[in-house]
Formats: sequence, structure tokens, C-alpha cells
Amino acid sequence: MKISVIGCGYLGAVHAAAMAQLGHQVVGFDIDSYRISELAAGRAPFYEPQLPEILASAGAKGGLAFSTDPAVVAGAKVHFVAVGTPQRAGGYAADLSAVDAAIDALIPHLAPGDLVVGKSTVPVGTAAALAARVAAGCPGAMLAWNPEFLREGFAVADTITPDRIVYGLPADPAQAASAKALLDEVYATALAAGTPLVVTDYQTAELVKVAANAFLATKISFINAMAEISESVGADVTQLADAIGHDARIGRRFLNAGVGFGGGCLPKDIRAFTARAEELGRGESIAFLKEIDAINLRRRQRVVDLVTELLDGQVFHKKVAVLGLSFKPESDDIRDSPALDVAVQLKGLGADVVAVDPKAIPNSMRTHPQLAYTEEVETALSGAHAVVLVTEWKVFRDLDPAWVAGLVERQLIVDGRNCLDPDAWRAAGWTYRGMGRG
Ligand SMILES: NC(=O)c1ccc[n+]([C@@H]2O[C@H](COP(=O)([O-])OP(=O)(O)OC[C@H]3O[C@@H](n4cnc5c(N)ncnc54)[C@H](O)[C@@H]3O)[C@@H](O)[C@H]2O)c1
Ligand SMILES: O=c1ccn([C@@H]2O[C@H](COP(=O)(O)OP(=O)(O)O[C@H]3O[C@H](CO)[C@@H](O)[C@H](O)[C@H]3O)[C@@H](O)[C@H]2O)c(=O)[nH]1
Repeated sequence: MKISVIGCGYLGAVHAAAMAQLGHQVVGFDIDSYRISELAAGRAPFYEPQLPEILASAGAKGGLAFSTDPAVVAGAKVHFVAVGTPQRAGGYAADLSAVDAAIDALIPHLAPGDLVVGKSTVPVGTAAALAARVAAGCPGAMLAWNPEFLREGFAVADTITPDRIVYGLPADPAQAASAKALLDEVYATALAAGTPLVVTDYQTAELVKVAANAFLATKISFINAMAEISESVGADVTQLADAIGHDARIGRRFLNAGVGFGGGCLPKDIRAFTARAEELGRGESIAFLKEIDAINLRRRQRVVDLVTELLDGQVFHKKVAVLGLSFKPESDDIRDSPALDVAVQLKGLGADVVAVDPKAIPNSMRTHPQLAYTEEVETALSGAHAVVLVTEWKVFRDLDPAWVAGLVERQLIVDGRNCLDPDAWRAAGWTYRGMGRG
């Protein structure tokens, strides 16, 4: 099937390449000329494991093309909208201007029977409004909502073998049947493999997405709240998480306490959901999400406070090695990154911050040129008065405490991701502080 993807960022570029890998003819359109020129040359414009491989293999098969010209989408039967929906400047609501612009650019190239498929994360009610615009702009064209659940770092596998697929279909039965048939063809491989499919209306599909992210954020802030309590009484939140996680109704995943959640999704999605609920007069139903956000942001401050405490309040002109910049390992994404936030706060207190990250330095340098960066872990650690680990890249998890001890000025470490073995570090002479670990 001929497919177009509008918006080729962390979601859209992977979706385009994965759909081509599955045998579809795919064209990608984006207004970002750097991203498009990289993708057109078969290169990934950001770090995502497996993306270079599928770009190369799908490109070699000839089923994948990219352009900054919206006319490239003409002739495709299914058009995925995957543009950004960031937090609006100065507010909590989602900024839908890119979605509106994408629909405007798409409409002149639609033909009757075409299906526009929303993938971006949007406030509930958006799909119905866009469907009306699509129908007015091209009578006979349809819209479906098909939220995306991929995780960065696992985006290719999550796209090719998702754990579920959700279709939000038009209310009109004939349109719903046509839309479903087209989506079934797009996802034939995953459906044949038995991937669970939920077929529903627009508003449920939109809500599924934000509810899933709200639940994940709640799980993380729940365990971070337990970390705060643990800190008061000398308990160990990692053991607490193991113990409650053995209950299958709770589960151990997403119970890792630490510096909290960041990225281009969880933080802005819970805020946009809150704003939308308030617009609907239902703010009280999810008022707890404000607390989830507040707990999350407090953990960033806690890491900064622990570093300050270890340095006896004397942060000024002390060298602090910050291990990690991306919001999670296996990604170069620094959107709302707790790690970068900690680095900036420490710098603001006068520390001589030297940050190291395997992939996120170029992005960080662009947005935060005031920080000092190094590609070498050894350079970051040499002469450091304190070490703070804020993104649990394998290279940091595997550090040998005795080797690091030989590099630093003082053996003080804050493990902002609870990913190191406290006993091993303490045995090597370190003052170790985790998050909610006594
Ligand atoms: N990144 C993820 O893991 C992920 C997962 C699920 C859902 N989502 C949702 O998907 C959407 C995209 O997220 P992302 O992380 O890929 O963002 P992103 O910023 O990496 O990519 C968005 C892309 O859209 C492009 N764009 C903006 N306006 C455009 C226009 N008018 N026409 C064509 N292209 C345009 C931008 O240039 C950019 O390349 C968001 O709604 C996000 O919440 C993201
Ligand atoms: O136990 C945990 C698990 C995660 N995190 C943090 O939470 C953030 C988000 O992690 P993750 O959810 O793995 O990354 P994303 O790639 O942002 O994926 C989320 O956001 C996407 C965009 O909406 C969704 O598609 C995914 O399903 C959803 O997991 C990161 O900063 C993690 O460090 C924790 O602090 N503790």
C-alpha cells in the first residue's frame, strides 16, 4: 500500500521506515530540511537504535522516500499525521498549530477514499474537529485516530511488533468499515501475529493514549513518593519496589525511583490532559496529576540538594561530574530531561559542571551552550569533587568504583537512578547517596 507520513521526528521517521520495512511504499514529508536531507540520504537524523539499519534496508528496496514538498503525499491511500504537539508556551495545554498546519498542507493532495490517520498525541475532541475539516476539504476522504505507544530507545521494535493497536474510527458505519479495512492492510503483519486490536471511537482512542501515559507517570511518581518517605525513616525504596512488585497486580516495571520522568511525552502529556480536563469542567477528576507532576519535579531538586549536602554546602567552583544528559538511556533526546535540568541547576549554584553523555551532547550544546561537555567519561571524572549519575547508560552503570576513585578529588557520589551497587561503592571508600535508599 502507498502510505505517507507527515512529520518525520522521533515518531514519524521510525514509523515511515518501519512501514517500508514491512513492505509498504512510503513517502515522508517534514518541514525540517535537515531531518529530511538526512533521511533522504538514508541516515537517521537522531539517535534511535535500529533506525539506521531499517532506513538502509527499506531504502535499498526502493520503498522509502522523503521530501520537504507536501505534494509528495499525493497518491498515497493512507496519510499518517505524526507532527509534534508540544506544551504551549506559557501554559499547560497542547500546542496544536503543527497538527493544523499539517492538515492544511495535506488537504489539497487528498482524493476521495483516502484515509488520514492521526498518530500525534492530542487532547480529546481533536479528531472529531479534524475529521470535519478533512471532509469539508475533500469530500469522501476520511479520518481515523490511531495513537502510538512506542518508547524511544525501543521505537523500531515497538512499531514493528506493538503490544496493542488502537483504531478510533468514524461514527458513520460505511466510513468506519472502509477505514478499518485500510488500517488492517497497513498493520497486516502485526495483526497476523496476534497483536491485540481495540476498535473504538475517536474520543476513546484519544483518551487511551493520554490515560496510558498518565498511568505510567503516576506509577513513577508513586514510587518516588515512597522514596521521599523512605528518606525520612531510613528505609530502602528499591527493596520496597521489589517487594510490592512481586504482586502481579502491581508489577515491578516502572517502579524505579530516582530523578524522575522526563522526555517529549510524559511531562507534557499529563499537563495537556490536565488542561483539557479543566476545559471540560472535569479538572477535579484528574487533579492528582498536578501532584504527580510536583512529586516528579521535586526529585530533580532532591538530587541537587544531595550534591550540595555532600559538599557541605560548598558547591561554588567545585567540579561536579554529571553522568548523563538524555532523558533516558539509548536516546539522544533532551526534551524536559531531568539530567540536563540537574546539570543546569548545579551550574546555577556556581559548580564547575562537566557533563558527559554517549549521545546527547550535540543536542545539549545547542540548547545549553553555558555547560561544559566532554565525550570522555575519564575527563569528566578527573579531579571531580562530586559525581552525580542522572541517566543510567550502561557505560555509567558498569563503572568500576575503584577505577573512578583513582580519578576524582573526593569520593562523593549521588546515584540519581539507583542503578549502582551501594555496597560495592562504599567498600571502595565512597560516600554513596541514592534516591530513597536510607
Ligand atoms: N517520541 C515518542 O516517543 C512518541 C511516542 C508516541 C507518541 N508521540 C507523539 O507523536 C508526536 C510527535 O512526537 P515526536 O517525538 O516525533 O516529535 P518531534 O518533534 O521529534 O517530531 C515532530 C516533527 O514534526 C515536524 N513538523 C512540524 N510541523 C510540521 C508541518 N506543518 N508539516 C510537516 N511536518 C511538521 C517537525 O519538523 C518534526 O520533525 C507528538 O504528538 C508526540 O506526543 C511521540
Ligand atoms: O521506573 C521508571 C521508568 C521510567 N522512568 C523515567 O520515565 C521517563 C519516560 O520513560 P519511558 O516511558 O520509557 O520513555 P518514553 O520514550 O518517553 O515513552 C513514554 O512516552 C511515549 C510517548 O507518548 C509513549 O509512547 C510510551 O508508551 C511511554 O512509555 C524517562 O525519563 C525514564 O527515565 C523512571 O524514572 N522510572
